[in-house]
Amino acid sequence: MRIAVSSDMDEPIARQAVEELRRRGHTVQVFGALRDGDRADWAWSAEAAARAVASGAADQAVVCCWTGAGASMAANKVPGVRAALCGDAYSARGARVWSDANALALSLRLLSGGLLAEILDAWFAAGADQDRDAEDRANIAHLGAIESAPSPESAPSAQNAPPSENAPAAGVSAVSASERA
Ligand SMILES: O=C(CO)[C@H](O)[C@H](O)COP(=O)(O)O
Repeated sequence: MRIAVSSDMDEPIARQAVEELRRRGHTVQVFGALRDGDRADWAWSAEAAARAVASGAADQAVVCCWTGAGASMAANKVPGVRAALCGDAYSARGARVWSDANALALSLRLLSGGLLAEILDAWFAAGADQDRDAEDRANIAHLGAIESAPSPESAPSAQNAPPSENAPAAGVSAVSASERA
């Protein structure tokens, strides 16, 4: 696979992630602090790796920052990217199988070499739709609907949504703000 890897810090564990991926036979493209001349900050570096996925230049991304939180947020702002912050192998497998994640966000602070290897093993061992049930598929499809819907009302699934507490019950007309006043 072609993997885009970003980090906001040039930490040994980020370099180790690149080496682990190469050792597993992946082609790695680096961004941020791992590449001369790139803006390293987490919002920019994770965005760059995520855009490589969105454009089709990479199959998946691994985005790193100290906590992993900012990098995952930035990656998730790029349409088509589903980034999951994973701190263990179970979460990594679940993110791939149940949520069809295409970007792995990692915390540089938390990772040891051993944990990194476990997470990558689980991430890449998980078949894309192995063990994915109809509910998972519906959830994954809804991610796309959320991304493409300009408003909640226009989301394809809005009609099937359970009524919210504030919504009028069926057959009861809504009371306008002026009527309440
Ligand atoms: O974990 C992070 C964001 O989620 C960053 O790595 C952390 O905040 C450090 O960033 P900076 O050096 O820009 O303050």
